[in-house]
Amino acid sequence: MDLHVRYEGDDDPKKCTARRLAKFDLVTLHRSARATPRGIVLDPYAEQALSPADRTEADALVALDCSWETAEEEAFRLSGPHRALPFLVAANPVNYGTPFQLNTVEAFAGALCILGEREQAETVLSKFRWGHTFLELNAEPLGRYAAADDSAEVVAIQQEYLDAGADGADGEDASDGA
Ligand SMILES: C[S@@+](CC[C@H](N)C(=O)[O-])C[C@H]1O[C@@H](n2cnc3c(N)ncnc32)[C@H](O)[C@@H]1O
Repeated sequence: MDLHVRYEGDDDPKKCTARRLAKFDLVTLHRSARATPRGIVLDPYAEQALSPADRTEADALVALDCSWETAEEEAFRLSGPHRALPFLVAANPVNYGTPFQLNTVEAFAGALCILGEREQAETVLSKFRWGHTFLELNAEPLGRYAAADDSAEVVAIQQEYLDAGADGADGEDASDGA
């Protein structure tokens, strides 16, 4: 699957995962929205969650590489169906353990796994020291999302993880108070 990045260039270039992927010819960077080809846009603000049913939507994935500070809804004006990634946890050293807030390579890898392109996910992650940790941390949800039929099923699976997290937090409160 082709991987495209609308590259904003407002993040630390040394830590930018999209630039590193481009160095290995694994993604193509584009400096404007107009120059960015149509594809499934990985957009945390999208109403619909990515699911295996999106395989027929496009043969390209598009991410917006920018700082999280500038990653506002308007910044995602890119052509193609917009999809949010379901509950997955970041494994990179900057945001380790944070759900939903993935960096660009993690977002591509998560999407590729859900769309049945596991080998390509492993290839992009292999360029990062901590890359394999992303697949280890998210092994169970990624397997379940990839086996789902559609977005509604993905959202139902995601809800189980969110509920389990909320129960865990309640549990901690109770023991703190004991
Ligand atoms: C905000 S940028 C941050 C990039 C980071 N500076 C890097 O070096 O990789 C991460 C991009 O990954 C995609 N992404 C991250 N989390 C996502 C989610 N939960 N749903 C959809 N796309 C997501 C979006 O395209 C988002 O703009």
